[in-house]
Amino acid sequence: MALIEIKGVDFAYNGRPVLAGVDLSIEQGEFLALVGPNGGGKTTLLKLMLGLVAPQKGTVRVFGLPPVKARARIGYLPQHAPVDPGFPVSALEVVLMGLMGAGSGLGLWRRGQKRAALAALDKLEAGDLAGRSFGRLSGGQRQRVLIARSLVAGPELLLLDEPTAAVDPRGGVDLMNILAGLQPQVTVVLVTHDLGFVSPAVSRVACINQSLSIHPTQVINGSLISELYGAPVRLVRHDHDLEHGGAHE
Ligand SMILES: Nc1ncnc2c1ncn2[C@@H]1O[C@H](COP(=O)(O)OP(=O)(O)OP(=O)(O)O)[C@@H](O)[C@H]1O
Repeated sequence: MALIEIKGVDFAYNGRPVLAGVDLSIEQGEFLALVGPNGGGKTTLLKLMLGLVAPQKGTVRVFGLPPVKARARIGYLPQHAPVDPGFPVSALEVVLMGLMGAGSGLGLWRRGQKRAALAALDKLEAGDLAGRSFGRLSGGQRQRVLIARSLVAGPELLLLDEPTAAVDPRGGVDLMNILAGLQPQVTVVLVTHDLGFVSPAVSRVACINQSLSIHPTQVINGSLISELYGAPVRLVRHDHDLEHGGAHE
């Protein structure tokens, strides 16, 4: 059974179509990148996987369940993470927020919870940030802390909306490699605009512009990836048979 099974999904906001006829099957242990133009429906697809919105047509199953029932097993990094950098908390406390509801409140964390939060930061190679003030971290460092927060409760599935948005190119590549190291225990689906970061670490790429098409990573590797590096994702055309290597901008 696939970990995520999306079949024949149509979704519209107030009658305005966003996704049409989307089929997508994601296996346990995959690292899948969702790319596509602004407004193409990437965030909406993540929200369908979380059960934050429901399709008008078709079905979404996560771990064989309706998404709402699977939510406790999913870690999610929204596009605009709801942590105010002006709020005086340490990086460790931000990670601990990912355990809210699992025990005590801020300041009363059990030792095991702190250990889990430190381990999550370590996974992101950000253990040295634990005691630092979240508001004084760089965009890339904050992003690592927020990803650690989405990992701390031990999810089997991690959904990340533009995790490389505030990160410089070197940091982006490092982050992608760290995320690739989470498999096979954690299946990762991430939205990105940066095709340059869609490294060989990614197992498949799904392009979304209302409808969805899937490409094996090798199609955008090598010469094509350098051709696309830094170019807007909308330059990827689908009027060729990409499965057979016909992708050109
Ligand atoms: N809550 C909402 N109500 C109405 N329309 C919405 C809502 N959220 C998104 N939309 C619209 O749905 C379309 C798809 O949005 P979505 O955020 O899924 O795209 P995206 O591919 O993630 O875009 P981006 O790359 O800009 O983040 C857009 O046209 C957007 O304006």
